[in-house]
Amino acid sequence: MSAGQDDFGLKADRLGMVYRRGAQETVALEDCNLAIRRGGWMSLIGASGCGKSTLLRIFADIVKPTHGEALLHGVSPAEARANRTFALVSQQSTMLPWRTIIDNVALGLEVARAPVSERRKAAQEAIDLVGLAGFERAYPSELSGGMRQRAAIARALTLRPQFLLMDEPFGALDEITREKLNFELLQILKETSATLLLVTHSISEAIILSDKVAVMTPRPGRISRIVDIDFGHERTAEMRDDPRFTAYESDLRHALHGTPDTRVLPSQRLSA
Ligand SMILES: Nc1ncnc2c1ncn2[C@@H]1O[C@H](COP(=O)(O)OP(=O)(O)OP(=O)(O)O)[C@@H](O)[C@H]1O
Repeated sequence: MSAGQDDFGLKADRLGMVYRRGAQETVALEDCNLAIRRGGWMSLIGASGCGKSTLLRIFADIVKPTHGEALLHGVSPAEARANRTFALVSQQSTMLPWRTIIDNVALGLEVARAPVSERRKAAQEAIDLVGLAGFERAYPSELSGGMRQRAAIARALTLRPQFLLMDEPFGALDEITREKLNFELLQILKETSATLLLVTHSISEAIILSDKVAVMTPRPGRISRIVDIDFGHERTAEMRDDPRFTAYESDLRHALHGTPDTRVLPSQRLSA
């Protein structure tokens, strides 16, 4: 492996995915290329059904691509799964209703057969990190939707993942809770140095949480555009008031709807 290759956190090389059921074929992905550096944050956006979740599920070793290669730190998703280097959080992340929050958060380590003392310690640390201290003994039904999603993130964090693979993790939440969790997640990413691959339907969420936003075309899903989000990793809610934010939003909206954007971005103007 060359030194340059080693810098990649996640890499998709000419990925393709054809689902087959009987005689029916669905070409979900075609020739998708992506690269995220270690510790980088990338979002995937695109119309419903364009293959975002498929791409994420390939990295999570839930489905195998029919073409090309996906790599996490230079190894296959299957190997990365065996090494527990990534954690997956989705919109439907479930909590077992008969278990307390701390026991739910510790579940990932329990499945991984970690010793009880390690599970408790890691679960408490993760609960503190996501701001759920005081709710350890509560049951999932006693928490709000946003708190349950924080618990799901805490459960993922107990595995100390190098990669967080997130599929619409805040999709079911109201706008205010969602934005609050976006900034909490940024804090967690900074503290853990994890690499992020996020699927979202929200353009503003993609900008807040990414260094790069990959725009996908409708089926077959291809990467049509990658927009660099030039805000660094010190982000606050005020970033929304930055003129660049509005320019990125407009740029991404045009990329999604296929119309060329002829405006000049503020960053381009500055560097001109
Ligand atoms: N297990 C499967 N078997 C057959 N076809 C599938 C399967 N999973 C997904 N597909 C098809 O692959 C295409 C891409 O689906 P995928 O869920 O990846 O899209 P998506 O961009 O995540 O959609 P959404 O934004 O609506 O969640 C769709 O046409 C879908 O019907």
